Amino acid sequence: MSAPADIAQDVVVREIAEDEIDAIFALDQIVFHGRLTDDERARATRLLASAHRIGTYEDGRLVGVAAALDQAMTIPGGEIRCWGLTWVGVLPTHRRRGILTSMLDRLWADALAADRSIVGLWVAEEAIYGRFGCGPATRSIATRITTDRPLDLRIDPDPRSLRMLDGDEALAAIGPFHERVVRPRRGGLLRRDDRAWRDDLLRDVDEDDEDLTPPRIVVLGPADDPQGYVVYRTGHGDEEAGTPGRVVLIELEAAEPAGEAALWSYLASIDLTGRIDCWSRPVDDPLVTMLADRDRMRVTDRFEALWLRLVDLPAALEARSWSCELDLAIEVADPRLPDNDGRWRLRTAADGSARCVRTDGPADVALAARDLASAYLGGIALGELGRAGLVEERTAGAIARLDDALRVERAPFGADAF
Ligand SMILES: CC(=O)SCCNC(=O)CCNC(=O)[C@H](O)C(C)(C)COP(=O)(O)OP(=O)(O)OC[C@H]1O[C@@H](n2cnc3c(N)ncnc32)[C@H](O)[C@@H]1OP(=O)(O)O
Repeated sequence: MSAPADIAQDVVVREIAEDEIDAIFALDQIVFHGRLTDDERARATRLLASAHRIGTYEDGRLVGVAAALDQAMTIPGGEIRCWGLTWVGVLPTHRRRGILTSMLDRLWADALAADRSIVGLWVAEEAIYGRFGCGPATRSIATRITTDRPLDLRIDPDPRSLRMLDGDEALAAIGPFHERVVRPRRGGLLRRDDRAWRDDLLRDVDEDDEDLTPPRIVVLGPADDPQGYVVYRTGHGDEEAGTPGRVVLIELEAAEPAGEAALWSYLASIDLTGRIDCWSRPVDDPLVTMLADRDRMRVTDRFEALWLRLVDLPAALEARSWSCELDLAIEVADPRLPDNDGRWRLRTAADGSARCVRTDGPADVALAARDLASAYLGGIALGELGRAGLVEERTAGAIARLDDALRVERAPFGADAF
C-alpha cells in the first residue's frame, strides 16, 4: 500500500471489533453520500454483528472497510458454505492507494482459512471487481407488466384458494417453502434466516420509495402446506394525472407453473392498479413464455446481480455437480491468488462428481479467473465469453464440452441483494 510521504505513518489492516461498528456507519455515510435512519442503522448492526469485518486504520482512524457475511448458497447439485462480501468502502481522501486491494487480499486469505472456497458479492460499479478475480455469475431482468385488463395466460391457473397472511404466520408458511422447494432449484439462491426474511425481504418501509405499502404476502393453498406465494407492495395512482396504481413485486414463487399462473393472475387483478413492476426476475422467468400476449410485458432493464470470486479453485469446482463426463485441462490466470493460477486437470464423472488436480500437461482451454467465476453456476456460457475473445480454445471443441458439463436446468438467480 503506498501513501503520500506527508501522511499515513501507521496503516494497519485488522478485524473491526463489535464495539467499533459505529465507525463503519460513519465511514459508510461519507462514502455512499447518505444518511442512515435509525431503522437502517439497527438493521445494519444486526447484519454486521455476525459478519467478518476488516478495517484499514490510519493512525488509529478507520479509513477503509470490507465485511463478509457467512452464507449458504445453492450451487448445481447442492449448496456450499460461502462468504458474501459487502459494506466495502474507502474514504474519498484515501482512494487509489491500494487500500481496497489490501483488504481484499486479506479477505480472500481469511476466507480460505475459514474453509470457504467461494465469495459472492453485489457490485456497486462493474468496473471495480474484475481485476480482483470476480465475475458476474447470474443475470436478472427487470420487467413491467401492463394489467389494465385481465392477464391472458396460455395455461390454466391453479384453482386453489389464495389467502393473505401477515406477521409470524406468513413467515411460518413461506420460509420453509422457500428452503424446501425454491432454493434447491436455482444456483445463487441463499439460505434465509429469520433476520434475512424480516430485515431484508419483509421490512416495513421500502427506503427507495417510502410511499409504497408494507409488504403483502399471499399464499396459494393451505398455510401449513403452501404451493406458492407472492410478496409485493402497492402504490396508489394519481387520478388527475391519469396514472394508475401499481404493484411492486418483491418475490413470486410456486411449486408448479399453474401455481405461478394463479399468483400472476391475482396480482394482475388487484383493483386500482394498472401495472406490475418487477425489479428483478430470473432471465428464464416462465411468465415470459406463459403469456398469451407477450406485448403485455416489457423488459425494462438487464443486469448482472450476483458476482462470484472462486478463492479455492479446485475445491469450488469439485463442490458443484457436473452434467456430463469430461476430461480436460484448463489454464487459469489468477495473478492475485497464485495457488489458483496455472493448469488444472478437470475430470467429471457420470454421477456428477469431479476431481480437479494440478497438471503439467497442455491446456485445452485458457481463461481468466474472473471468467471461470462467471461460468461457475452455469448462467453464463464459456462459449459466449469465447465469442467475445475472453476464452482461448486450444483444443477444438473443448469450450463446447466444458459448457455441456457446466449446463444447468434453470438459470441461476441472485434474489438476495446484500
Ligand atoms: C461489494 C460492495 O460492497 S460494492 C461497494 C463498493 N464501494 C463503493 O463503490 C463505494 C465508493 N468507492 C470506494 O469506497 C472506493 O473507491 C473503492 C472501494 C471502490 C476503491 O477503493 P480504493 O482503495 O481506492 O481501491 P484501490 O486503490 O485498491 O484500487 C485498486 C484498483 O481498482 C480500480 N478501481 C478502484 N476504484 C475504482 C472505481 N471506482 N472504478 C473503476 N476502477 C476502480 C483501479 O484500477 C485501481 O487501480 P489504479 O488506481 O491503479 O487504477
